Amino acid sequence: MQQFAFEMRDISIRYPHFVMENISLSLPKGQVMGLVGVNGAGKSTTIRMLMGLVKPDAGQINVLGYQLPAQQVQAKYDIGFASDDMRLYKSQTLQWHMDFIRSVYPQFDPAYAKELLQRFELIGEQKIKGLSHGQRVKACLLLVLARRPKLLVLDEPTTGLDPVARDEVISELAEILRDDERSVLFSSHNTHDIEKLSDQIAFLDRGKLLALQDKETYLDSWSRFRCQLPANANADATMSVAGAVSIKRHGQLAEVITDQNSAGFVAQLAQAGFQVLEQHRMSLEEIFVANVKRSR
Ligand SMILES: Nc1ncnc2c1ncn2[C@@H]1O[C@H](COP(=O)(O)OP(=O)(O)OP(=O)(O)O)[C@@H](O)[C@H]1O
Repeated sequence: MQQFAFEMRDISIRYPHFVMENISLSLPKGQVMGLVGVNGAGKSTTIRMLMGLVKPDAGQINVLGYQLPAQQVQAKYDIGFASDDMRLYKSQTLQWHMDFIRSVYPQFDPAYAKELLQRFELIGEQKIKGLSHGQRVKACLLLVLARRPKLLVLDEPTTGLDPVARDEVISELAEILRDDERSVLFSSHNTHDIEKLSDQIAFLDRGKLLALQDKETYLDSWSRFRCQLPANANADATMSVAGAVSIKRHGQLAEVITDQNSAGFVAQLAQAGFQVLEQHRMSLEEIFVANVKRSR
């Protein structure tokens, strides 16, 4: 049986000012992958290749057991894709859209659509042009989710939402994803959303995959230490500790970040004369910044 919802192997794509080379990325079935990266990192390009909208120059893509681009049409029946540029017919109601999608996708689940209508506090009879931006995002998600796709791909689903609407959408998504065994690929600049929803983290920067790991292992591997330096530490000396991503010195104190958090790293600190005063777990946002700074 197919073990992955999708598998991209040794993918390369070249644009005049952007290159992605030998990227391999796969999502085990039933898991949620958060795709993180700054503007222009390659998130949408990755998603477009996966949706068969862009053809890579090299490599293989398999989605739900279908080879792309050859079996793209079959694959699309089982993929639900939502992005912030998804268009709905403004003069039609949400119910009209639900009926339309139902006529195209036999697996559309009207009972589930009704449930989502209530959860998202939407009104089927309302015309799209009368919806707020947040309601429109929820309407798009409803239309995609009610098809019960085997793979859900969300490209920046919360872009442009105010913090309250974003929290509502993410909380509902978290509930829905917990209820259901679904494979989801979800891109966002918002690390809080990714941290809340994802099982796996894929970190892209300038077309390179900096990390691909399950979220807990990834978060556990990073740590920030506040340390006291020895009284005789030379103010100008460059400091280095094996496994440190960055060391910032403030007088006799230093802030050390590592991506190799372990007893071994603490021993390395002690050996270098750093006395650990505090150790902090880092948020995905802090890791994101530290990781991007290191790769520059
Ligand atoms: N059709 C294209 N022709 C030329 N360059 C392109 C094309 N599509 C994307 N690019 C380039 O590829 C790079 C990655 O773009 P992509 O849209 O994948 O980034 P992203 O991570 O989704 O960024 P953002 O967060 O801003 O949406 C950018 O430098 C972009 O200019």
